[in-house]
Amino acid sequence: MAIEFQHITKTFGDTRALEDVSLTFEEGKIYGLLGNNGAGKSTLLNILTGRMCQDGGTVTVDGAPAGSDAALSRLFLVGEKNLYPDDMKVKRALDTAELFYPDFDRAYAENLAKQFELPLNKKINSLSTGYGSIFRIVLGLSVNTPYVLFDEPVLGLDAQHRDLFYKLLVRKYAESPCTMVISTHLIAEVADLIEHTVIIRKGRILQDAPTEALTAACWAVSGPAGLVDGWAAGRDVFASSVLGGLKTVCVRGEGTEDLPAGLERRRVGLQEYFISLMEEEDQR
Ligand SMILES: Nc1ncnc2c1ncn2[C@@H]1O[C@H](COP(=O)(O)OP(=O)(O)OP(=O)(O)O)[C@@H](O)[C@H]1O
Repeated sequence: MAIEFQHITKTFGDTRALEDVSLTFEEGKIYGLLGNNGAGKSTLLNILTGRMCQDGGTVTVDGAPAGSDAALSRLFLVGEKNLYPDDMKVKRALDTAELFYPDFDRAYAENLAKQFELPLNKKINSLSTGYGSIFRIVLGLSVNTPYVLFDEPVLGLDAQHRDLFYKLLVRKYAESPCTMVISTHLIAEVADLIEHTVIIRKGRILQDAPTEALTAACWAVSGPAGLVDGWAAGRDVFASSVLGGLKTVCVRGEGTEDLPAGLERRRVGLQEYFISLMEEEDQR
């Protein structure tokens, strides 16, 4: 059981939004879908939910073609945009979700609304940007479909509400495991949540691996520039920066345990890894 993209291509005029994308979202994992602006993340999720058609390739949800009733009933997209009618109230949207999703947990949704102080009697189109996101998050956490996809879920949320969302997401996942895909630019905030990372760049998949494996052998080594340069010569350096007289290089591989005196090392976090990878690709 899985979501499977096979050789997906999508073009808008001269823009190749997706190019030969093959990818699997397996059951029971939290995925991070990471990429810069315009990388193709939303296009991928919109094709999966049948909101857009691909030019080539196939997408299936537990074997059912994307966009079919069988596929749609198994997933929920917490998108960037509100697709509900302008004058619909939050409460009415919960009624609608209850009709369409048999496992929708109304009591849990109302409990979440209370925790976020989301007013049930307000019209959806009158919610602030942050509360619009909260409304969609409440739905996403309550639908209980096997796959829930979050596209920029914390858009406009303050730090306290973002923290609450991450805690609720982890609790939800622990209580009733499903597959969650989080597409976000706030990489540092989700780094500890996501078990598997997919990095997309200019419509192509650049990395698709367990998060731990991506950064496990990556270290940042810092010290006086001359000393760092001497040590780094011949190693797999994928990023470097200089601040004052202090140079830092990010390296892949072993050999950082016994550094010469004057050099220090620290683990590279997922966000630093992502930025360095993008810079490395830019220079190609
Ligand atoms: N409806 C559309 N018409 C024309 N071009 C589009 C359309 N949708 C997406 N694109 C283009 O396809 C590319 C991928 O866009 P997409 O929205 O999938 O990126 P993204 O990774 O979600 O970006 P962001 O992080 O900025 O939301 C971009 O170049 C974008 O301009």
